[in-house]
Amino acid sequence: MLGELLAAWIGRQRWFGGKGRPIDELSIDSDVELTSGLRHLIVAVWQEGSRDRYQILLGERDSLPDRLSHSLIGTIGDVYLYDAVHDADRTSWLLDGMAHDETRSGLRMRHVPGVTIDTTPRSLVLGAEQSNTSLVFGDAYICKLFRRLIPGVNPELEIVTALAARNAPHIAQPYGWIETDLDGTDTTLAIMQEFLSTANDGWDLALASVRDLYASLPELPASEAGGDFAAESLRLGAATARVHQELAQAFPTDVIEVHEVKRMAEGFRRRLGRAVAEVPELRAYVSAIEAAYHEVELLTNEVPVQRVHGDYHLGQVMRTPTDWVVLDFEGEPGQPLAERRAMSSPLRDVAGMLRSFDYAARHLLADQSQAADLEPRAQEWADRNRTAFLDGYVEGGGVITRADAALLRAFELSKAVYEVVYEARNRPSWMAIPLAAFRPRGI
Ligand SMILES: Nc1ncnc2c1ncn2[C@@H]1O[C@H](COP(=O)(O)OP(=O)(O)O)[C@@H](O)[C@H]1O
Ligand SMILES: O=P(O)(O)O[C@H]1O[C@H](CO)[C@@H](O[C@H]2O[C@H](CO)[C@@H](O)[C@H](O)[C@H]2O)[C@H](O)[C@H]1O
Repeated sequence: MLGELLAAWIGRQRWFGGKGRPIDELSIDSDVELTSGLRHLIVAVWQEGSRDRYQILLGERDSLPDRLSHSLIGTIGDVYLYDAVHDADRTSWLLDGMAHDETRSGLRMRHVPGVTIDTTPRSLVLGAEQSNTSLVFGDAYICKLFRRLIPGVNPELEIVTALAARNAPHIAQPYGWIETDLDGTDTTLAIMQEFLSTANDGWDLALASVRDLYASLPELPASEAGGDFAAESLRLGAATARVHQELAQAFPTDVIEVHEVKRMAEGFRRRLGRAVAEVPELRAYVSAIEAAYHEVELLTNEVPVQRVHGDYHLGQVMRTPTDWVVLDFEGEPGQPLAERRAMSSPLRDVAGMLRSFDYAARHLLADQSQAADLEPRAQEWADRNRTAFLDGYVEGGGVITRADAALLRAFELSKAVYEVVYEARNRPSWMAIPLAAFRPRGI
């Protein structure tokens, strides 16, 4: 009965990864009572022969207040069953659980040693609910509940706890987590971190600057427009370099020997092959992209590798009143955990952020009738901020040599290839943004 209710409900949830395919079966793999009226479920959803697992906080009440009516899953007898992430009366138990290191039938709630968790703030679900659900507790904590579960320790938890233990700057302090065994592996179910209540998202700040530039009349150069962003890009570059240094000290590092560098080009090519098979629009650019990847094969220097962010863009950084903070060290969503934790060149993150400046510059052109006139200004904004970011990165101690140009270019193109697939799947009207990266001028 409960399985049927959940099967009818789960397909409509924003975070459900199997949209568009029928659900053949839903089974309940685990059902743990956390406290009275709050259960933690892990369900397995079968679709066309493949299985995905999701976690659900299931609330139970004899009557459902209006404020929770949107979260109703169904009723069994006289009991209302609902998505309890929306119920602050129930989610407060998560704070208690982490504060007191509670364990319930293999579900382990833990706090970071040395921190004290205030159990009084009440939660709200963050508006931008995407593939995960984030609960913001007062202005103190943000607790991200992973919806689709992948066995293993989440790289975000692994990295922020390691960096926090070193007192590294530019991260949001971790406070606690929830974990369980899945397929015999320690698996992160949720992470709770410091909520940066007075910070702004890098993407929003960058867009405000681009808008300002487009609105400036008479046409001012990007350097003179009111909302120039270059000083921020410079600071962000320096912060990025610092984070890379901290990662290199907290985790093992290695080098890819010259004779192994060819393998990197093979990796770029494999991703391109898969992407072209999925998005035919990429076909026209394959030879240009291949030519850039060939340059990597000609490299005569070894490539230092280490843990990196892996999916670095302006939406992953926040500007507090004093500094930039880097979020979400999870690698690219959808990639296998081993790949997301693998060592890579820090240039991969640098390339990710350079792509993001192109995104910010081009994004506002999409619904502009004078897009063609504004393109040069978009190019100017992107160039200015890309340069500032690279300058900041080097000033901050990051290493980019002349010999790195080919690798940086290949990482940028490879990121754009990933983005084309991401946009084709999620926001088809945005696909023109990454496709522009393959044209000679890049924008
Ligand atoms: N520590 C934090 N403080 C304030 N806001 C945050 C924090 N972490 C995330 N956010 C907000 O939530 C958004 C999504 O967070 P993120 O961790 O990137 O989730 P997702 O993996 O779903 O993209 C961010 O863009 C930011 O606006
Ligand atoms: O933040 P996530 O880890 O979920 O990353 C995914 O979604 C991002 C979009 O939100 C996507 O980023 C792309 O779009 C951004 C603008 O929305 C842009 O700043 C990035 O440069 C661009 O890559 C990211 O690729 C994807 O993994």
